[in-house]
Amino acid sequence: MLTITRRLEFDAGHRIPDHRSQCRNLHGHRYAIEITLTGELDDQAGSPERGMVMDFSAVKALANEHLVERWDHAFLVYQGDTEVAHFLASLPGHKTVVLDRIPTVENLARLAFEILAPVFAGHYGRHLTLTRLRLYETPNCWADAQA
Ligand SMILES: Nc1nc2c(c(=O)[nH]1)N=C([C@H](O)[C@H](O)COP(=O)(O)OP(=O)(O)OP(=O)(O)O)CN2
Ligand SMILES: [Zn+2]
Repeated sequence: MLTITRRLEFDAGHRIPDHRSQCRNLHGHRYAIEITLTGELDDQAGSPERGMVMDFSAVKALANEHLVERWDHAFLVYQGDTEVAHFLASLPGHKTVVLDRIPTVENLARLAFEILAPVFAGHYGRHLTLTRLRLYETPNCWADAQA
C-alpha cells in the first residue's frame, strides 16, 4: 500500500454564528484541502496509471467536480443561521451552500470527507481509500477527518 496526497485551494465565505469573537462576522478564507488516498499501485502493462495509486490530475478532476467547484466562491451557511441564510436566499443568483452543520473547519473537513470518500472508493475496480482529508482554514489552523 502507498499513500498519495493532492492539494487544492478555494475561496469561500462563512461565519460561526455563536462565536465569542470575530468569527461571528461574515468573512472569508482561502481554504486549502489535502486529499490523501491509499491503495495499491496500478500494475497493468500499458495502463496510463501504471506505477501510480491514482493520477493526480484525476484526483483533482473528481475533487473539483464533487466539492471544490461547488464550494469555491460560495458562502457556506449553517441552515440554523436563519438571518444570514434568509438574507443570502434573497440575493438573486448568489452562490450559497446551505449546510446541516456550523461551518467550523472541523465540520467542513468531516463533511468534505463524507462527500469525497464514496467518490474515490467507487472510482476504480481496485481498492482505493480516502484515508485522510485535511482542510486548512488559514495557514495556521486546520482539521483532519479520517476513515
Ligand atoms: N476549533 C476552531 N476554532 C476556530 C475556528 C474553527 O473553525 N475551529 N474558526 C475560527 C474563525 O472562523 C477563523 O477562521 C479563525 O480565526 P483566527 O483564530 O483568528 O485565525 P487566524 O489565522 O486569523 O489567526 P492568527 O492569529 O492571525 O493566526 C476561529 N476559531
Ligand atoms: Zn473563519
